[in-house]
Amino acid sequence: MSVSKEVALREIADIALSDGRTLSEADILRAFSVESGIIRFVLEVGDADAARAMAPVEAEAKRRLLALDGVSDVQIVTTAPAGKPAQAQQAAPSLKIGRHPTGQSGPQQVPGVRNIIAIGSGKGGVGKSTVTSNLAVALARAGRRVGLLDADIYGPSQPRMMGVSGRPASPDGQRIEPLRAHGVTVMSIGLMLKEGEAVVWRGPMLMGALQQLLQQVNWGELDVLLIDLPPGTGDVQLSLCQKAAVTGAIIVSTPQDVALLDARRAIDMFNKLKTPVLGLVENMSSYVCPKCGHEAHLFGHGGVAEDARQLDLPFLGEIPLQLEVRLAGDSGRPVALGDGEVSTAYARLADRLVQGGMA
Ligand SMILES: Nc1ncnc2c1ncn2[C@@H]1O[C@H](COP(=O)(O)OP(=O)(O)OP(=O)(O)O)[C@@H](O)[C@H]1O
Repeated sequence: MSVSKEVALREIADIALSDGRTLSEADILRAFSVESGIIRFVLEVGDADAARAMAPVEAEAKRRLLALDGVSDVQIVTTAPAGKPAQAQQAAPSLKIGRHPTGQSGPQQVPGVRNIIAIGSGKGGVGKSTVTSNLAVALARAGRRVGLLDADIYGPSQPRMMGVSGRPASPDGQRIEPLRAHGVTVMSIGLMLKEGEAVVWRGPMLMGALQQLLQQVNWGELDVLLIDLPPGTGDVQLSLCQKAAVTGAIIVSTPQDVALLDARRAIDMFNKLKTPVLGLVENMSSYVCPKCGHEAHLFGHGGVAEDARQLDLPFLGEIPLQLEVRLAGDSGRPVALGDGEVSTAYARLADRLVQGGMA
């Protein structure tokens, strides 16, 4: 049986470094993964000398981990900041965004931002980005000062959904000016990449990019910053919850069994990261035929509410499946800007967050 990530992490947490701190205290462990008995991770240190001094730590970590049942190999890469090609695992892309993270002791506030809400999903394509853009617009319509950060590194869709384009300005080469659309302050990793460019960064680079998007963007005074996460339970989620003072997470799912199963994994991950799950949203809940008015439940109905009940989490609401939702998203004008049934559903969702003091 393969060893779990938690057990493996616990095993090496107290290894002593040359400066007297333990491995867990030093916060240099990145991109830890366990797959088919192979453990891989990155140790990120300040410079080449520090990297050399890690040799005994690497050896001790290997020794302890290989002694665990089910571990067949341990692969450790020690990196120092970019600019030292012999040690760097990946060269920093030629972007203002995308660098190794700077040292930080624990979760940090984003100056001027009162609440940070991460929007996640277990499965891709369940409408997480659509829900995020519409919720942002609904909150702005309710008079809140709202920011939207598209951290969906593998498929940033907020520029299209919010109708923004063009590279954000950085007059001083340090701070980045976000864009504005529909009353929302918007920033997307997609706006910093060249068209068609794929992101191939792993743990430390992702963490660095996320840190920059949170700390180097001039967000201004915000009641709430919504963060559109990639689907699943990967490095971005982990980095975000470790590095930013996240108020809580909202999980989007369709009522389908497979999506719910994955949603439960996402909830479990946030629980492990000690990020409160603020509630669940059921998207693509019901479909009303615009011609005959017949209501159908293409992906089932009520599954998310039932899951929320079983997990003792708030059920925040359901959003119907409607063609106009997709058309509005594709046109850069979220449906919540209008007055229909879906817009009302988003206004209710926004109201719950405002009443709950979360936005
Ligand atoms: N309630 C809805 N009614 C109709 N279409 C919807 C609805 N919600 C989302 N969609 C459409 O479904 C598609 C997937 O939505 P979206 O990109 O928001 O999903 P996602 O979960 O963010 O996906 P991923 O992160 O995997 O890229 C989009 O074309 C979107 O317009």
